[in-house]
Amino acid sequence: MSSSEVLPQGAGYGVGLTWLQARYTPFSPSNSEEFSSAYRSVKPGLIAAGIVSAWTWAATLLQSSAVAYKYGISGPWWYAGGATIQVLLFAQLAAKLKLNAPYAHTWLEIVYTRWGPIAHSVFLFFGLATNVIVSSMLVLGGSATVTDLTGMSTIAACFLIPIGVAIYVVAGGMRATLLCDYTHTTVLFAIIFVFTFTVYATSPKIGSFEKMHELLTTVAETSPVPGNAGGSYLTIRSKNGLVFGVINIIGNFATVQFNDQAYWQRAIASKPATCVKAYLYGGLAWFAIPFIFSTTLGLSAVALRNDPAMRVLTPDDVSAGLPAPAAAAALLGKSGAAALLIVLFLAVTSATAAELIAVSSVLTYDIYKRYLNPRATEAQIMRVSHLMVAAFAIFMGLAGLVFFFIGVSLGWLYMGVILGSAVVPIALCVTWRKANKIGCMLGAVLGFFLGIMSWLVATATLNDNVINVTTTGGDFEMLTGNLVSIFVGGVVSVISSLIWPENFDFDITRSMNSPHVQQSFADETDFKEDIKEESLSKTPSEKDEKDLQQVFIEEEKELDPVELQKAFNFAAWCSVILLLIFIIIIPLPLFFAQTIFGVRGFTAWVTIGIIWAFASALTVIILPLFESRAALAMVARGVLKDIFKNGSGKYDASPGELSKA
Ligand SMILES: NC(N)=O
Repeated sequence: MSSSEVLPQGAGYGVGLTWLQARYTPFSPSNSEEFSSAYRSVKPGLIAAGIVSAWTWAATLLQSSAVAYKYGISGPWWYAGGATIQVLLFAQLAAKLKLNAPYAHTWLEIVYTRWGPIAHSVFLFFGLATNVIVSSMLVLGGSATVTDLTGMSTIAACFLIPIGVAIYVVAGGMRATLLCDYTHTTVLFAIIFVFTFTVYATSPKIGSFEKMHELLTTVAETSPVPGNAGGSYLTIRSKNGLVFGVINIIGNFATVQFNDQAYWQRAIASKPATCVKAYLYGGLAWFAIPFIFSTTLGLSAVALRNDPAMRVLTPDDVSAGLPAPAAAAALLGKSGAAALLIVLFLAVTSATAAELIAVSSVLTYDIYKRYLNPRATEAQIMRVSHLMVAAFAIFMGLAGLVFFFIGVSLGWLYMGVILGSAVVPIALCVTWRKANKIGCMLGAVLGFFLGIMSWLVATATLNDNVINVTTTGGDFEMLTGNLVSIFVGGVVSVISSLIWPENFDFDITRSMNSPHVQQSFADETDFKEDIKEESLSKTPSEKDEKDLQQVFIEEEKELDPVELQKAFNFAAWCSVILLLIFIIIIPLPLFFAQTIFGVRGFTAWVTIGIIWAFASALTVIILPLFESRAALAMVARGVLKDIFKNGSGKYDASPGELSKA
């Protein structure tokens, strides 16, 4: 984006896609269920693209390359593997969500319905704190990159990114967000492939696996990597790489996923029958992004260290994530820098959209509707949802700005210390009938305070009692706080639930927000008046109703508890097996064997990464197109009809079309 552009391009095509969708398909974002949960009808390819997009941050590209630069080939593995397992494990939560609370709008609604207002308030704190921290990190990373590469003022970038994104989120809601995720992910993969093929096939500076191997070996001879086997960049035997791996795994568990409505929202928007598949596809596809990106640009930054076009990187530059931009510019000049700016920008805008709609849902359903206006009408909910997207966009800009002026780094904002204690209690609330309310609340609160205490004690102990932004951001200091926080939260909640088990049957969470229950309730109360008013103000109400009926029938079919329990079992097995593969079976034997890759080993390692990236691209680019062929045909038919007879293409389908789309 040039500094002269006023809003990100996403705002433009996001609004365009929304218009197409509203005109030519049954999905109009003027309904709150469509706005926040896309009628829970999205197929697995598009959900996987949405997961990939929401989980790809500026840090995913910049920090993964920084650890490749510091530790060699182990850095990309630990970065990618250490943050993939959470997505895979989330498949279990997604299955339980569909089983135990299929009509939830937010995970916090489940907490309220199961445990009441005090527990709801406690976990609301953790949920919103997660959104604020992730959003600040996104704005901070995104604006720093835009400033670095275009010269645009950081203050302007801090506000323009979230506000531009807010426009398409308000216009199109959850489905538009997923469609923009899809387009962003497509371009992201295309640019990653350009870098990969430049480095390993065409660049006169590197251009082959052999040359990369040779350059990395030469650099290691003069500046060996401390703690790596033979000082080499070409080994998984890296002590600091392993320490980073542990920090990354704990940090990613603790920081997001389980606490972040953005990931629950993708499960909510998913078709029940395919939600587990979507998370497994999404996790496996995401792995390829940081892995191949940093194995390409992070290692290139090392290999080109003696290249005159390569900027000299200070330790501060490395922790700011600059190895990737420096390598891109050294390899491809201005166009490399521009391509890198584009991928970062796309990553940040998609993840920002995910956070905006997530926070809007939490504020609308868990604060406004829950406490301020329990009898809110459809129109009021829509208004508040829109308003909350806009308000949070401005808040995000302000938060990014505050952290920018305080001078905290992306790494510091990986605040597992504050958020980690809620991870296990949240998972237990949604999945385990025995989970004890007081124990889970106590675990979260106690873990929070003990986590912060141990973080500060570790900082003081390791830094001669100096506690400031720099010392608190140290790896071991953070790791101590993260471990204590997640461990205390987990142990207190599990042990108390085993000693004082609840016997919760999930009946009330299962019927929560159910369209059937709401309908009968409405018949008995003066909600009827609200509904009547709304339907009078809406136009094609009969067709809408038929469409909705069709969706409900389809949905009921997919909510068969036996099938959903089977999906959960499948998710549990797959995620645990994949977790073992990612963090034990592949890396640990290579670590203990102290293997240093020769040319053939390195070639095989990177080639497998490239094949993986292709498979990922097929999953999140081609699969959604294939799955949506009926909807795409519907849009194409509508457009053609409109061309030949203006106004004749507008969607007006018989019931049944909706489920096909
Ligand atoms: N999404 C992450 N952890 O890069």
